[in-house]
Amino acid sequence: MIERPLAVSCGDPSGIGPELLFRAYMRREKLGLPPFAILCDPDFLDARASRMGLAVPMRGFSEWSETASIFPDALPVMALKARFDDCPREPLIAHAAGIIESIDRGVDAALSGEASALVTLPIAKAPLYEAGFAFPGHTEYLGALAEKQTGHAATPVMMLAGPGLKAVPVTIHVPISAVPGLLTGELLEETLRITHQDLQTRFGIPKPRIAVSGLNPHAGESGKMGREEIELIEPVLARLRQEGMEIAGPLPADTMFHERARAGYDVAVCMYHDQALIAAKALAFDETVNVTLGLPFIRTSPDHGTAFDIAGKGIAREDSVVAALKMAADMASGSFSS
Ligand SMILES: NC(=O)C1=CN([C@@H]2O[C@H](COP(=O)(O)OP(=O)(O)OC[C@H]3O[C@@H](n4cnc5c(N)ncnc54)[C@H](O)[C@@H]3O)[C@@H](O)[C@H]2O)C=CC1
Ligand SMILES: NCC(=O)COP(=O)(O)O
Repeated sequence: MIERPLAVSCGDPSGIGPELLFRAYMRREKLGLPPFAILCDPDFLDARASRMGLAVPMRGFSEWSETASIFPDALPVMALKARFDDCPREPLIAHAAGIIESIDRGVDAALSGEASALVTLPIAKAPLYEAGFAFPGHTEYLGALAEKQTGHAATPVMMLAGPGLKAVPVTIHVPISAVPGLLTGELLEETLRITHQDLQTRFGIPKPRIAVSGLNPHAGESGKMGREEIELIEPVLARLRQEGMEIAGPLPADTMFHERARAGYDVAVCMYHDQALIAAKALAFDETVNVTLGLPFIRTSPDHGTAFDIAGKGIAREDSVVAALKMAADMASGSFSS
């Protein structure tokens, strides 16, 4: 049980995020959900709920301590300065400032301890870039905010966590052509150390078993299909094994995700975004959660995006949002460490 609520940033208001939170709220008792509150434009939320015929009680608050008494009867809403138009399926560049304000204020609440954790609803990257947002996604932005606000360096590590697989990409939102250049021994080592530490401290796995993929087909086939495995990955793994970490690899990425292979490790660390995320989403699209490791606060998110094609139609599934709320609460309460 968490003592303070989860802060939920609103994501792109033209996407499916808000309606999924409405549905989660309406099923809160049946699902045993922890208390949560959204940072958004209250008029927009009213408009979206009534457009969709959802009778969601909502009540404004200004102090996080008020949410405990509100949540049983109404979805607590902290009003943003920004205003949103209710236009499902039509992302607007004009919404960018409010989307970012919501994330910023959610981070403030999580860092100050007023909220137990931050759960982010999906953002669409392209409209934010057009508005001048300089970060590839939440993950990188949250790392920069953490660094700015605490004065300590933070390397955010993306992990997709589902019922049968935890998977970490070492390089994240970068063009595939840039991956080999960005993949350095330092980045790999830091990612492995953060993953190892956060699986221990946030997920209660005392001795994490880590499987590391190669970069090339067949993990390089002894150097005949690429040399990154020999020259870059193996030396890092050897060093960390000497420190006592349990690490297998570099493994061929195509054979490390089948069921028997997955039974042999707690987390797969992969070299680039699609190696990790295709496996995670193919196995459990509805249940998987995107969690950021390496931050001084807890952040989870559904694994899916804004799904503009179906926003406002009442057909989007709330499972991954529900899983993100539950995982954030479990991490905050230490439930994983039993
Ligand atoms: N955590 C975040 O903020 C994330 C944001 N994105 C962003 O979302 C935008 C759209 O990305 P896409 O690649 O189209 O991925 P998407 O996940 O938004 O949609 C992919 C497909 O899955 C379906 N889908 C997604 N979520 C669903 C749900 N809850 N229930 C039923 N069907 C669902 C969509 O209708 C679509 O057909 C992009 O701008 C991307 O950057 C993508 C992933 C995560
Ligand atoms: N593909 C995952 C994704 O786009 C989510 O990224 P982030 O916004 O959580 O950094």
